[in-house]
Amino acid sequence: MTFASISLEHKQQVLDELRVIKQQFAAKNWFPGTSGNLSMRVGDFDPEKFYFAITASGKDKSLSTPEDFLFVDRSGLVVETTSLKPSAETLIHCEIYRMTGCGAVFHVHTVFNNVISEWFGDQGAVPAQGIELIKAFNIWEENAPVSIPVLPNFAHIPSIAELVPDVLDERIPGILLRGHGIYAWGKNAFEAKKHLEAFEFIFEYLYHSMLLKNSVPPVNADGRRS
Ligand SMILES: CSCCC(=O)C(=O)COP(=O)(O)O
Ligand SMILES: [Zn+2]
Repeated sequence: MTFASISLEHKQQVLDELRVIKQQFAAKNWFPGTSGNLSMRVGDFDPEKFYFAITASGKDKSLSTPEDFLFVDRSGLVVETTSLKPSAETLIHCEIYRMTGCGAVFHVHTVFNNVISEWFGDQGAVPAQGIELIKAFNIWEENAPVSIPVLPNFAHIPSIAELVPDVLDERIPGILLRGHGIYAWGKNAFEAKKHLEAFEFIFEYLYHSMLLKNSVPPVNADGRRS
């Protein structure tokens, strides 16, 4: 499969889907200060040869313009004639596609994912258990414990990308970058969005529950708080 052999109609459908998701995430304020990037694969997956659409680097992602996305190959090289630059973090997307064969990868910076990644950064993973949204990862076992990997946030993106295979857990469709943000993926855009929303719910839950634990005295045997 070459990039040219993928139908224009399919490419346009992917761009339309990405555009809607970008607007939905922008409405949640998930792209502060031009942060974040979104991508979706076009055509079939072959670890040696695949293509995806990705957000252009440094744009205000709350706006919708004709210059928001471009297409790259498995190495992050641009495969169309354009003056746009792909996301500075394209190589992380490439590695996630290569390792998982997924169909979409979404990355956002939020206060909750940043605080939680920092809090658990030294441990290398965020533990979570007893939160219903864990089922969004298709984990249905009762009270299942999960562990969301946290990678260091090197300025040199290839150094982050090369660590991705070491921390991938096939049950957990996401990786945090410490003090930076989350990457979540899925077999298609619907699933990647579902996973991203579940991660963000979990981070917000953990943030509030840790604060509450430290600020409210525990309940005594007589049911009162001392
Ligand atoms: C302004 S945030 C720093 C870059 C970043 O982390 C990000 O997600 C956005 O980079 P891009 O090149 O995709 O615009
Ligand atoms: Zn980022």
